[in-house]
Amino acid sequence: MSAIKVLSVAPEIFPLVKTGGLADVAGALPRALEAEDVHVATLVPGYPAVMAAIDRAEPVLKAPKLFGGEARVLRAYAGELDLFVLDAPHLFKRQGGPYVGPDGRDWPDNAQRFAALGQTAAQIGLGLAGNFQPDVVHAHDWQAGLAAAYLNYESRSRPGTVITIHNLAFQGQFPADVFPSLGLPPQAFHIDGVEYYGMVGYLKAGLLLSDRITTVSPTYAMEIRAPEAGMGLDGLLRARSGAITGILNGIDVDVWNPETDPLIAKNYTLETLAQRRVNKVALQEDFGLETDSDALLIGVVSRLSWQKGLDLLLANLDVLPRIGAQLVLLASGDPALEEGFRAAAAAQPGRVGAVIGYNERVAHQTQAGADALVIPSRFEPCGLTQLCAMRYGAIPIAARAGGLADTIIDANEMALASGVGSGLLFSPVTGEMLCAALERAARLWVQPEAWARLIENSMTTDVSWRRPAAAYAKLYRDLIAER
Ligand SMILES: Nc1ncnc2c1ncn2[C@@H]1O[C@H](COP(=O)(O)OP(=O)(O)O[C@H]2O[C@H](CO)[C@@H](O)[C@H](O)[C@H]2O)[C@@H](O)[C@H]1O
Repeated sequence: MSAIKVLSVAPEIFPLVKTGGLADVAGALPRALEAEDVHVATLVPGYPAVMAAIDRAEPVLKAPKLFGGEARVLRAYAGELDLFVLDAPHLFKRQGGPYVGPDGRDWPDNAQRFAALGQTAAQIGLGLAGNFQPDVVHAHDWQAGLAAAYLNYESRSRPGTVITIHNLAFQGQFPADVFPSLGLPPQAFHIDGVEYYGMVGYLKAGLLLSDRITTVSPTYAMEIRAPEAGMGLDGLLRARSGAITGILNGIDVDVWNPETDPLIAKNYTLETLAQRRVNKVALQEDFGLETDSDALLIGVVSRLSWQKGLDLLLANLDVLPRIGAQLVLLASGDPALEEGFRAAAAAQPGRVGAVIGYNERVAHQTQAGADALVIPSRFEPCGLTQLCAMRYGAIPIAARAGGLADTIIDANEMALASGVGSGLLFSPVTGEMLCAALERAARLWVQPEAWARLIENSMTTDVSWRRPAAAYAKLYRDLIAER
């Protein structure tokens, strides 16, 4: 088998820029693919954080007029990351988030910013940037969706194209008057092209025009073909069923390793599990909770959005005293939920603690110190926090949705009897069922042998990128062989 080259196209990448799980995937998958003889270079926008982190940067392509300004593409490195950086100051050199400004609203020129990303990806795909000729261009989410469109309307021979859906809820739809500026041929504004209900749909274009579609779990790959989870794109996805594969995410097991993690109070392994207690106490102290070792300490590490279902938890916090549990929540997002959890911490001091914000250290400490991690998502393409939790011995209590259902074995009576449970799943996703799951967890918590078994099963589950990387490598090879 010969080595293959892939251009990954990502709007964020860990550890340089991250708003969510896509960044983790874009950051970790390339290294895992090296073991499969697949070399990945990743095209990312030249946000200030990216420009500050790169070294050995060499210009490989110039674009004097890229959506209203001068741009260039740099081949650069940041630690282990092999990058193409789209250095377009008029589009990306600004304070604020990758997609939203400091006022929390979408950047008004997102259509141009991410068309520039897609167009640049296509040029690199055609071999126009130095000596890197990818066999496959692999786009992530709507922000990279137009890459496949630019390549599709190209007369030169092109590489294979793959798009991965991390979250179908974000689709990148823009008014039709954006279309003339995109530089696509007129026939592209068509239902068989980038047009979507009279608008330009970046994700729609990617889903329709890529050779292959992947999403981040087999269950989500099924769910999105039905109206309930299809977000309006289920018809298109049904039509493209044969092109869809679900490949579970992994996590970077070097970054997430309780044995060596420098961000936690005390390192431990399954063999030295008693040491984990030190992390529980540290976490309780961090969040101003009573340092009660008998309490079931439940953690949350999440964005606060409707998807994540944490409003259901907020509405049912009276379950905690009933089951002798405490809660630590590290989260940010929806202002009303932020305020709600702040108020809950004030109302139940010593039992509920909330850190509103984004904090790597506290995320690691929560995984290391909490006894359980609750994830009541209404939908979840894969989910990464349950994988981290399992690696750290925090038992996931999660909605039976998407990748949560694929990665957690529910500790029901039969599973307990055969010793295979690794967490708790509940459905439907309602406050009542969430409470029932928390009560079930509390009943297991007071059975030390059963709980220890759950921890052992969780911590020995393979949550690494090894198997997912092999699946991506096979997908790339199959695609190349077919073309
Ligand atoms: N307040 C906070 N402080 C510190 N860290 C925080 C944090 N809030 C979240 N995180 C971290 O951000 C990441 C979130 O990843 P998820 O997979 O859970 O969700 P997300 O919905 O962003 O990703 C989407 O893409 C990913 C990747 O494919 C899918 O797994 C997922 O289902 C899909 O919704 C995790 O690494 C988590 O630890």
